[in-house]
Amino acid sequence: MKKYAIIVAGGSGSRMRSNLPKQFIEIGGLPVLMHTLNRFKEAFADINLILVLPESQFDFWEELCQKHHFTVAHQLVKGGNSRFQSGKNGLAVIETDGIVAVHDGVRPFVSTDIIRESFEVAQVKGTAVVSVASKDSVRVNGQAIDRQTVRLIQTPQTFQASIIKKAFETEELSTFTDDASVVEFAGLEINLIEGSYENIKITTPEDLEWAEIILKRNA
Ligand SMILES: Nc1ccn([C@@H]2O[C@H](COP(=O)(O)OP(=O)(O)OP(=O)(O)O)[C@@H](O)[C@H]2O)c(=O)n1
Ligand SMILES: C[C@](O)(CO)[C@H](O)COP(=O)(O)O
Repeated sequence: MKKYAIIVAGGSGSRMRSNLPKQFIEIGGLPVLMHTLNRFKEAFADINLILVLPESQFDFWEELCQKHHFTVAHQLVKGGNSRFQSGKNGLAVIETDGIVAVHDGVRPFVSTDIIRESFEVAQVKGTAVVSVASKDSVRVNGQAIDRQTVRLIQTPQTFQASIIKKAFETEELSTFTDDASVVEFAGLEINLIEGSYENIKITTPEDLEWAEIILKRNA
């Protein structure tokens, strides 16, 4: 089985309000993106890594790789105007069949166990999407709902290649917030697997402080 991970890092990171794009900010002395790529390489030595970045950042990324002596092999693909378009660009370079994980470049603390489980479940069931329970109470439009019914969705979101490639042939909809929503729209069942509260998405400035804490805890 051929294994792919599309690491999407083509966004603008507006909520981080940082001049340096958030995927390049160092945690523990290493850019966020390198931590993320390392996790997938540790999970599977033979994985094919596809990194989606804005084309304008390609040269800077190459400089960073040299500076940090980062030698994990990966294919660079240019990002799109939305997460959907970035994912689609990544999928376009996958020609053969296999299993494809799509993962946010800014979730550097995904565990190798979770990555491996997502591939195993996707191989058997077609889809595997990482999620956690809500620790907080939840209201929708002001109305309290049973939080047992709520799952907070993370990445990786992992699929048989044929399933996700076909699903992404659709026109983009505003309801596509992640890859699971695209695949579900194509009529497939989404299998949720257990994620981790450590698998944070670095989105706003305080997430960088949490990131340093998580890194130290795992050292
Ligand atoms: N056009 C886009 C938009 C988002 N992403 C990626 O999707 C992941 C999750 O998105 P988010 O954290 O929201 O990143 P941004 O869209 O960059 O952030 P913001 O919404 O704050 O601008 C990120 O790794 C981001 O780079 C992408 O590859 N291409
Ligand atoms: C894919 C995702 O990380 C799952 O939680 C999330 O939907 C990304 O959303 P964002 O608005 O691009 O941060």
